[in-house]
Amino acid sequence: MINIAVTGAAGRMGSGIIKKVVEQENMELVAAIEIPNSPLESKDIGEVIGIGSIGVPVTGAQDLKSVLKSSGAEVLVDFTIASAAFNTIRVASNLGVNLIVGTTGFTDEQKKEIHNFVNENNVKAVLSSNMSIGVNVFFKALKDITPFLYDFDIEIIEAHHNKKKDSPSGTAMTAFNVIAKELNRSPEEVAIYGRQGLVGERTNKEIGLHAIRGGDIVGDHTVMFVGEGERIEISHKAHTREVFIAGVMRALNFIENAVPGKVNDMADVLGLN
Ligand SMILES: NC(=O)C1=CN([C@@H]2O[C@H](COP(=O)(O)OP(=O)(O)OC[C@H]3O[C@@H](n4cnc5c(N)ncnc54)[C@H](OP(=O)(O)O)[C@@H]3O)[C@@H](O)[C@H]2O)C=CC1
Ligand SMILES: O=C(O)C1=N[C@H](C(=O)O)C[C@H](O)C1
Repeated sequence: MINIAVTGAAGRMGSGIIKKVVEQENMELVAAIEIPNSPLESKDIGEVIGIGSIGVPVTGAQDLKSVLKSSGAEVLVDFTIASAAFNTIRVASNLGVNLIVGTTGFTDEQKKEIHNFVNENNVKAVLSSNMSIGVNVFFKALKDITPFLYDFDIEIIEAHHNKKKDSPSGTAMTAFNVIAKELNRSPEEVAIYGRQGLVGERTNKEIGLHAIRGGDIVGDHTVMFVGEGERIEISHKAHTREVFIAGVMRALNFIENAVPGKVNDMADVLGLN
């Protein structure tokens, strides 16, 4: 049995993950954590997310440390917001709780620190900007084709729902980093976040990132490789959050046998590396 705590329990991803966890024979939800001093505190999380009482009350994140300890949580699943998740990850890893993190928007500095927390505390971890199988194959396809297209102009376009807070998406940033690495280009030097005004001609080395927000788009990502007289477009479109939730379930089943102290990504979980 895997004892699971979920932060962001009432959110779009957190609630979907809880609905799936409670259906699994080898998993038990032991804690449902929301923002500090949440108005949902003490309510049954099952009632909050519309599946009826499941006997797990919502806890406010001000009690994160004590609830992780008292609930016997072995794995924490975090889909919240980077500013909050960073502290959550620090607290959980210090307590020896394993981690599955899908939250996006971490700075490079925060990502380095997260690797240190995992390493120093020897916990097991999966961190990925996108848990879907399709997107992780999309990353692999980008890695494979980019070296052949080194002199094409490369632009990354993502589209998401109007409630998304971070931009560009974590998936767009991962795609960008995969491409920049394959081309030996320094990410800080080549990233162009949108264009406005008299920006001049496009340089050959730059990589554009563009974010669209609207309605209920679950998550679309396209990379355009544009040459003279032709172009290649590689796209992934998520139709439902179930694809991310299915990836989280794969990660939960993977984590028990993961190498302690290492931050795995979904390519490790899916055997794509
Ligand atoms: N890796 C992947 O495959 C995917 C990643 N994501 C990422 O996951 C994150 C969440 O997305 P989504 O579920 O749509 O967002 P939501 O806003 O629906 O959910 C986030 C939840 O976290 C709560 N929260 C905020 N701070 C804390 C805290 N300190 N402790 C506990 N809970 C907290 C929020 O409360 P409140 O609303 O009151 O602030 C909210 O209920 C984003 O970063 C998104 O980019 C999303 C989909 C897939
Ligand atoms: O906020 C979302 O919704 C999503 N966030 C992730 C990201 O930032 O890449 C993954 C997915 O695209 C949905």
